[in-house]
Amino acid sequence: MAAAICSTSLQQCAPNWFLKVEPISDSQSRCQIGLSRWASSSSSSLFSERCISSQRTAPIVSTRKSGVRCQNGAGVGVVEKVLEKDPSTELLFTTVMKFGGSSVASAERMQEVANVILSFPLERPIIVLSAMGKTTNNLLKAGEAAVSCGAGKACLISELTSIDKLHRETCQKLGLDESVVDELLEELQSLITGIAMIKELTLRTRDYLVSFGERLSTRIFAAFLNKMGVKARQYDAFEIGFITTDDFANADILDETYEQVGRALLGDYVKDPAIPIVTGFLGKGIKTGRITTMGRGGSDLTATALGRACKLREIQVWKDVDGVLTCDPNIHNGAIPVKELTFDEAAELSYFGAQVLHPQSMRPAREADIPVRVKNSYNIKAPGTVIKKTRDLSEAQLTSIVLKKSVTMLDIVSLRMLGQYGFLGKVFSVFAENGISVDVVATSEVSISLTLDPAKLWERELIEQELQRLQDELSGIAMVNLVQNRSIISLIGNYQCFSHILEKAFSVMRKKGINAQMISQGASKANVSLVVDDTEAVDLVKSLHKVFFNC
Ligand SMILES: Nc1ncnc2c1ncn2[C@@H]1O[C@H](COP(=O)(O)OP(=O)(O)O)[C@@H](O)[C@H]1O
Ligand SMILES: N[C@@H](CC(=O)OP(=O)(O)O)C(=O)O
Repeated sequence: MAAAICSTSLQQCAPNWFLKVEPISDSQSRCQIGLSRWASSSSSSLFSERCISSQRTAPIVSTRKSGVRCQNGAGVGVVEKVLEKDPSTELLFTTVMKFGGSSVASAERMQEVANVILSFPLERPIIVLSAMGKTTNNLLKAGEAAVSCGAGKACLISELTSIDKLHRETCQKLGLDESVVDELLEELQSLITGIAMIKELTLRTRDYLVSFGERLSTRIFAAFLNKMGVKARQYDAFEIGFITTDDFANADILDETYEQVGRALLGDYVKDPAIPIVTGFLGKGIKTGRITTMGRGGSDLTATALGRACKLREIQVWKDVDGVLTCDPNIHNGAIPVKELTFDEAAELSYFGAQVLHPQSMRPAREADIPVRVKNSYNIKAPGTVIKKTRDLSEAQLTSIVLKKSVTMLDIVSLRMLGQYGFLGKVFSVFAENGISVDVVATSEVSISLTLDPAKLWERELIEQELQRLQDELSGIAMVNLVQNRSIISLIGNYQCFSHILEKAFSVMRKKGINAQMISQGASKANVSLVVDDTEAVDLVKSLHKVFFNC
């Protein structure tokens, strides 16, 4: 009987939809409807809403020509559409909400974040969390301390004690049993002792070490939501298909991630609906199978990747500021929120050092064309910043000013031993071999000026030996002049107005007697960068901000 029902409904449905019917007993069948729409003469929208969010399976009560009828708690309905074999993403989740370390720094903050989530009852979110407060920094410091302190003293490392205290106290304050974190905290203790014994901290071990931050925060938060009666399920990203390169500390998400993660989360939700609470920042190396991290601030990238994986309507990143601001508020307290940005502008801004977003985080959102909203978890009412494909540029000039300090600049002049192509190729191959990426470049036929981003691993400064090696390797083909303590000031905005923007900027610089040592426009054209001395930079940014934004 079940097979007969099944084939009838399959004929009625689009070929990529299926209705799975399992006999329970001779007289009863159960129909797995998953994401199906229900028709109900009285309250069809309410009925479909309930069915989608809470009821996956329903007994079939009858099959008629008009369709298969099933019953759930709200009554009897006709199955209009039934679920694709591979669970469809449609309507299961609506948004991803990522909360950074500052948003979940304490028990009080976690309560506040729960309130934020509950204040959007119409959303079906996926939640991404970073480690609580400064936990990532403390884990790194604890690891460094372990290398030199000796195994006997490992358990006394102050950062380890504060991590332990913070997570246990948070559990207590939220009314949770400490068993939520016991196992992980013990594992962390053993790891630190292990590092102290072998006196070595490789990048691979360091990624494993810092992973404890996100693994702890998500477990606490999921347990807290469950305690509040909001069903939530914790996920370690590296267990659900976040596949990355094996570049420990700076891994990149690989494309297979999207399908795997989408399938894992949606499949679970269809079986047993619960808000997913996912660790930000973490992945699994494709070859090594080990835990990787995606660079500091990598939880933003987790959020946008989830947005793409689950084809969501919107990606929200919740910070401790009212959105992306016209400049870093730590540099100039007159910074004001930017209403809208394009993906290009946001990518340039983050790449050139605005800490507010992870440099790679715009990629999945741009590829899937999903808007990203930057919001303030301390000020929910603030509209925040929307980042999307295009925006009205008719009124737009400068969007934001970004300062990157302590940059090293190289002037490389060809000895003319190679042709032009050979020269440029050789210079960049030396950088590639040394794992050093280049930020700003200006070239002529025989010379290159560039600033170096020391493939920044954990904010490590480019060390002297690396610079010396670079100079030695280039010395056969070029004269190299190395200048340190420079700053890059990036002007992000509407490229159609750049003549005007530069005119204004140079006028400010002329009045201050400051010379730009290098000027360069990025390929996306949303950015012009100027290189000046470190000593002049902060003051110049403040003056530029006053001229462009009147504050
Ligand atoms: N242009 C900018 N707009 C907003 N915030 C900025 C900007 N530049 C730097 N920041 C800094 O970025 C911080 C927010 O980013 P972050 O600390 O990464 O948040 P979270 O840890 O919550 O993800 C702000 O507190 C601010 O100090
Ligand atoms: N905890 C990681 C990842 C992260 O994204 O953090 P945050 O969202 O607080 O910037 C870090 O500190 O880098």
